[in-house]
Amino acid sequence: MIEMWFLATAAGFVFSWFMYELCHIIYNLVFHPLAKFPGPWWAGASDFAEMYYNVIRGGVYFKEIEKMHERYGPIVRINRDELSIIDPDFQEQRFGAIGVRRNRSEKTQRQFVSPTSILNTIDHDHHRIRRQPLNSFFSKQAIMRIESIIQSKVDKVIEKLKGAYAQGTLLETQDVFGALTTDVISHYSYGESFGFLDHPGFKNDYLRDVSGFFFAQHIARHFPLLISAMQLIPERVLLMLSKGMASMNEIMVSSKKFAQRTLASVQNGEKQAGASGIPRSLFHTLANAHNLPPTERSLERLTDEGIVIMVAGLETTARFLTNITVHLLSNRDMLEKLQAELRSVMETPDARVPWTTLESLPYLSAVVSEGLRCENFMTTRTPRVILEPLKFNEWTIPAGATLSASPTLINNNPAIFPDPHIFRPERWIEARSRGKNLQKYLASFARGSRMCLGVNLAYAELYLMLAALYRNFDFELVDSSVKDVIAEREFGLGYTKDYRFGVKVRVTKIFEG
Ligand code: HEM
Repeated sequence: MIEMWFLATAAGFVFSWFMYELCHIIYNLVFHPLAKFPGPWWAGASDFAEMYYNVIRGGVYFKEIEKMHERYGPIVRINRDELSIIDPDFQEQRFGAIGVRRNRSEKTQRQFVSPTSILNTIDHDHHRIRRQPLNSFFSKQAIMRIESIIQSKVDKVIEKLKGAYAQGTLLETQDVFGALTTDVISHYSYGESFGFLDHPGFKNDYLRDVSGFFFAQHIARHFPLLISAMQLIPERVLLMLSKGMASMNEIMVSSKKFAQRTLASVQNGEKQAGASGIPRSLFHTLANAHNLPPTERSLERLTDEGIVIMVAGLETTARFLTNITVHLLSNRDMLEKLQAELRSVMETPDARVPWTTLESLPYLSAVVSEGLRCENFMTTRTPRVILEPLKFNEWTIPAGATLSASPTLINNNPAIFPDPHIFRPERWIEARSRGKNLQKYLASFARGSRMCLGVNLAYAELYLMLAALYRNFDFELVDSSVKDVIAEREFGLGYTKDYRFGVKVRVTKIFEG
């Protein structure tokens, strides 16, 4: 009798769930405000297709989106409430000009571990309040003032590469550049370098392991309880489960430690800025932003911001250094052109040239722009929720819709960048001589009020590292090619089919003069 009752109740539950989902699907296909937009029916019916391609098939929905654009044009409905729009001339409107409000999508928010960070602040006005003190900490002036810190880390890389040459060591570029970016971001943001460059070889646990965390995040988008569950698991068990999760936990723990230490230093009336007047760290900047309400200077806020800055600052810049490296080493004529230009301003290999001078070098700056453009791994969709209706061609997009576009699809638009998959720095020089500004189409850092916070830091690292690298050494690619930086899978950033990213190189020559 009890069994019958149990079976009937279970069947009732299943039936109700089925009817509920069916009603949802019908609503999404017929009555939803985005129902009339182009795209395959299965993409707009529910979020199942995205979950299937990303979680079950392993991060391949971005490829389906690309196919949808090939079939349906520049605007496509890619899930229940999101339109992908890859028209390069529409990006300014999508991100919103100054004064235009854009929220972050709630779905994207739930894949991250730091809900109170700027990256995860949904409301536009709240985001502005939180971001304002950080803008000056990462402004171009601020980064120019810490150029000597970045240069000192670059010098360490150069010293270590000399050692690698002497020993014939095979190097993974992501290890080399990841150690650099970790030490730079920890030194500046945490006030203390994590010292990855001081280890023998190139220690780079964070970058390797955090990739593991990105995989989990993608799953968390569809199953958000995973993140909450992770925070309850003891660190030792986590370590056994996944190195990626444990490393992420390590970043979370150290951010909290630095945040606690800073808040205590404020209470004790300790000095909050260094000799140059720059706050001692990101945590000091936030803890002393007295124009913000106390809730915005809480331990949770400081910790969350510390986590996001660390994770956001590590891998992206390292990847672009790798990307530029593999393209230059595959195009020796371009490499030689760059080396000749560097010799013209750096008399000796150990000469120090300011970032602003390096930026004014035509070929180096073209190499940097082309390296940022000719990529296949910035697959993240940078979604923004519009708060007012928006016109795109013949379409009126309703308020509340999420508009997204993967930077890769914009960066590789053949109408703006002919033969987009070919690395050709000259295109930037030619466009400039024709008075055409291609920079406005470069999508790698996004735009608007939620544009990359670390853009100046990233540029400083790129210029200083590339100049020192190619003024000092020649390299060869070992068992590697451009295909090792081409995404076949997407987990926030792109990965190859076997879940990797990066190339192997060996130093073949040290330039003496
Ligand atoms: C070449 C290197 C980099 C690239 C291409 C890059 C790209 C991006 C992009 C596309 C976004 C927008 C994400 C979205 O809207 O979903 C973003 C946001 C962000 N980036 Fe970067 N990034 C780079 C380096 C850095 C560095 C070095 C930092 C360190 C401070 C950093 C910190 C951030 C933060 C905190 C955000 C969130 C901003 C906000 O929501 O207001 N990034 N980045």
